[in-house]
Amino acid sequence: MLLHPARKYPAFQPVELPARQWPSRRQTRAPTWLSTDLRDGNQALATPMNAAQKLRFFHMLLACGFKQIEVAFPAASQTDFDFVRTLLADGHVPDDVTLQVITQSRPDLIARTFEALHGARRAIVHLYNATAPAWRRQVFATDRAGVRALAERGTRQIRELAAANPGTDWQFQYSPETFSATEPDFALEICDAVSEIWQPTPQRKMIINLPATVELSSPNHYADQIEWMHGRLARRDSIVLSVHPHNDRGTAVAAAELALLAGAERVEGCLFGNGERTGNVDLLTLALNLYTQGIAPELDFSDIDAVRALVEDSIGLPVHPRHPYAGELVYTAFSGSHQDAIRKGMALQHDAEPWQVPYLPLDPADVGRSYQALIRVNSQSGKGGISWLLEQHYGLQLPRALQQDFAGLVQAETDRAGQELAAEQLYRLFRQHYLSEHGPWRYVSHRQQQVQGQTRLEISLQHGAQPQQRQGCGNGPLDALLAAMAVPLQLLDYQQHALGSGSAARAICYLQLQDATGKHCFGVAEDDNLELAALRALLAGINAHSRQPPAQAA
Ligand SMILES: CC(=O)SCCNC(=O)CCNC(=O)[C@H](O)C(C)(C)COP(=O)(O)OP(=O)(O)OC[C@H]1O[C@@H](n2cnc3c(N)ncnc32)[C@H](O)[C@@H]1OP(=O)(O)O
Ligand SMILES: CC(C)C(=O)C(=O)O
Repeated sequence: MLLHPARKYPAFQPVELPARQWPSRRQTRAPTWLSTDLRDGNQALATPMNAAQKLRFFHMLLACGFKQIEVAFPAASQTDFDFVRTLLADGHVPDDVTLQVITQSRPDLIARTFEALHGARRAIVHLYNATAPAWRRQVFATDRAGVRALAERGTRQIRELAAANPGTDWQFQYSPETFSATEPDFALEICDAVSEIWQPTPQRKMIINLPATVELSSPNHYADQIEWMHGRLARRDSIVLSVHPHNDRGTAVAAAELALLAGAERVEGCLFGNGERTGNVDLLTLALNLYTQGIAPELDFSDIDAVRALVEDSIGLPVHPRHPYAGELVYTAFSGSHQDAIRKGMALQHDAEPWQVPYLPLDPADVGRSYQALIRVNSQSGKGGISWLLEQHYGLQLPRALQQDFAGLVQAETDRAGQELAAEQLYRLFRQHYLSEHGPWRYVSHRQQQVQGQTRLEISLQHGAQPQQRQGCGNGPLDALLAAMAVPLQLLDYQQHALGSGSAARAICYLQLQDATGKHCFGVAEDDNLELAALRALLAGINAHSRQPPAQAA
């Protein structure tokens, strides 16, 4: 790379707009959306979609609620031409949906475009030509007047063909391609020139679409360009002002959002930002950005994973796992403090409004994502996340001290393994350490009776391979068992809850014990019978204590 890149890459020259209004405006409603997945998105693919893929994609776009869809460059290929014919001839286009097609300003291409649209109830014909100096000079080898004449010729031809085909309700769209690299006065001149020919009215508006064909500046400068045009375009009340941002600098979404504040009413883009080079603006992100501001986006992504799967399959490209709203990992926390906050937030949220779960700008359920993947555990995780997984997947509600103890074990295990632990691995680890009666003592049977206000317990046990009988008295069965086992352990905490419900419900008990040196150990047991669960949990705790290394002599 160059040490001093200024000569090779001169800075973008912003338009002068000292009285700009957009910074203090707020978006209050959804723009008109135009999906160009089947045109700009498709033209960027190594293997463009075939007819069946395009049709499946088209129906997915309808299901999402798109009302304007750019379906093809019909003059470019037989596949695209035939696709438009299929949509029209086989009745795939609902009454409230308008097809858009694109063409260069070349007579043969325009004529073929109208052939493709024959019989359409309504259609948008999109004419484009590049207008920026580098394109004028290099692509067209002409000057401003030459490029303006090219646009005017195309517009006139489209006007004539539209007049000759009155059965269709035609809307005309003009894009000064490379708008954002074009001198503002020339962009204005050429847009006014085409609208002068088309003669739109407030009742029959035309669309002026101002693309950032290549994203060249920060979004505020694009917004200035849009507001500059918005305030100066002739016949403004007869024009739908549209934007078409690309993502070369990675700020297409911001550019579109600011452009809407600056006067644009319509946005062209693709789902998940597919499109030339770094892509078109991502319509899904834009829509859900509105949604999370309480604005109905008029697009429906209730099953975002189905949309993602279809797009990935159609374009042969994966959606990034961290893609806003849709990526596999975007509703997942690995780190302890995030997990803790999410778990607490979820516990308080229930059906309450507004949505306030920390770290989650969107309720995953609104886009069809489950709460199961909210938390995943690795060496960055803490007790909150670990307990959440055990609760969500296995119904365990660990007491706080046990959460802390188990988190230490998990930490050691994730550090050792160097990878994530799935819920079932956590559960296995939990059972191994707290639930199993690994250790010398195993419960066999017991009897108990009340004698003078005390519980008297007779218990049959296995100690290794040896049957053993013990007896003890105490304030309750646990106290009696501790006496029977003659161990120097004190019961610090006892908690229980049901697992499952109805006749299949089982009880689970969690015990925390402390020995004479102050060391803690835990025992957990599950049983159909609550009292048995408690006794077996105590034996599990005694076994756990016997597995601990002896305390160091002082
Ligand atoms: C920014 C955008 O996304 S715009 C959309 C771009 N999409 C596509 O290009 C996909 C479909 N395109 C195609 O299939 C082909 O390019 C076709 C069928 C349209 C044209 O193909 P061809 O004529 O064989 O070749 P090619 O694309 O190289 O044409 C370039 C010619 O078109 C001219 N041209 C480019 N854009 C325009 C335009 N908007 N209006 C008029 N002429 C144009 C060029 O100046 C060049 O002319 P020249 O041959 O006299 O130098
Ligand atoms: C033709 C226009 C709208 C385009 O696709 C672009 O500039 O990227």
